[in-house]
Amino acid sequence: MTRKDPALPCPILIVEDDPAILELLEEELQEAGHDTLGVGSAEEAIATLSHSEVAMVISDVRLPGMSGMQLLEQLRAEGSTVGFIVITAFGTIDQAVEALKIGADDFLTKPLDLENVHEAVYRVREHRRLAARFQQASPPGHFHGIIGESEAMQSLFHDAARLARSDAPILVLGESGTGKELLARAIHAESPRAEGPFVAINCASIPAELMESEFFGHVKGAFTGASDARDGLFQSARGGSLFLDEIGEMSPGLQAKLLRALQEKTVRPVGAEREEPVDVRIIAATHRDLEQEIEAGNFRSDLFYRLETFSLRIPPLREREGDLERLVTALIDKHAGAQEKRLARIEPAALQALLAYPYPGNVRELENAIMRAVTLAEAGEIRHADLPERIRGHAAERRRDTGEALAGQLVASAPAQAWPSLEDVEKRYIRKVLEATGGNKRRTADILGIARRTLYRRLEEGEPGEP
Ligand SMILES: Nc1ncnc2c1ncn2[C@@H]1O[C@H](COP(=O)(O)OP(=O)(O)OP(=O)(O)O)[C@@H](O)[C@H]1O
Repeated sequence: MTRKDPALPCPILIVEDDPAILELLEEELQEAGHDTLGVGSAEEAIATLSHSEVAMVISDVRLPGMSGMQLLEQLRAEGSTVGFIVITAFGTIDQAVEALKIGADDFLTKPLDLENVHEAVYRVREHRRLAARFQQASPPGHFHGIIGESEAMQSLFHDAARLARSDAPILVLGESGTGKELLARAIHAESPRAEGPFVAINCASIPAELMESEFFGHVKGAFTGASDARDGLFQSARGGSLFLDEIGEMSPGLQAKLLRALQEKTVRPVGAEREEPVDVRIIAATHRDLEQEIEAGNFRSDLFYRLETFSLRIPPLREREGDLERLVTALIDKHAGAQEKRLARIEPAALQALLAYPYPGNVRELENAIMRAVTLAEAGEIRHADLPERIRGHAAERRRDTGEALAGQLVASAPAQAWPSLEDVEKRYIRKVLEATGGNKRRTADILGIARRTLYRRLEEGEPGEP
């Protein structure tokens, strides 16, 4: 079979002491359009690598002198991330596992199956391409650590920066996990109050009876147990910003007092005779629809209109065209860094599943999935199996839905006695996916979840309806 992979930009270095195998590999890869460099020992490989750039290394394990494993170990110890395929003797699976553990990208067993050689070169090339993308994931298009290059996020950053300069209260709206607290912190950091404190409180977490004193403080003896005067959140945030998360959960009584604090810029601690001035900027947030809460009698309309004048809505992740890929790479970097793990690769199937999922829990759900995958990752690679079941399951379900829809169409358009056989449906489905991928057999096989060899076999078996 002739291979149509585009040639690699640099040669593939082959380390093999058996001249016949070396020649066979060189010939086969050159025929596929790649440049090759052949050497007979690990020592020669090291010399070659010191002056030439190579696309990847394919090395036998058993070599005269230094072994292929030692070569791999030395390269990884020096921090090299060059793609590495080891060739082990047939039946030495332990050796292959060992090689993957110390940083090999793939392995081949002898006697060599040339089809497998091409598959491995392709896989390693894909790994490298994704790894390179990781490394480029530096943070353009972010606002105080909030990642977002989409038009929607860029325009949000622009508005947030403008509003930050004023001292007006701000209302941040958005579904849970979209980054409302992150945006509140960014506004504070961008504002003239940046040097002052940023105090964050979740209104849903304070029991109703304690809310007033938590917010405004109390004087000594204000109630049983108030043995000393105590500052509230407003006093603690003096000169800075007070972030009120889940403002929709605030009791109506306290809403009235908050409105007064916003209008008069004064608060009255519990038990105090007089109001005292406070210098605080309020940033409130909610995932609720406050207008609905007003209708239901749970939220004061006067407070809503006061806050709503300067509101910012964070779009859900599924509406941020193009941000997901950047978030995936940046969050992998963040958690790999925090866990001191060196990750150079992500399995293509894992990346596909991460990019296909709709994230009802927004960035928080994505971040939790990535944190888990980074924790589970071994040998420098995030694997499909490291992702949560619902993310893996979603991609599989999408494939099944497309298949079922097609099978449904085939059945609906035929009288019962002419219903297609299962084999027929399968053949037509394969053709359909092949058409949809523009004839790309590799992508077709990936989508169908079968090996390329199986795909070739099925295609050779003929057209649907043919015997
Ligand atoms: N655009 C982003 N870039 C990087 N990290 C983000 C982004 N958006 C959210 N995150 C991360 O996602 C997590 C959730 O963010 P945050 O707590 O700000 O969301 P929220 O909208 O306030 O959630 P909730 O409504 O549940 O309180 C945090 O770990 C945050 O760092």
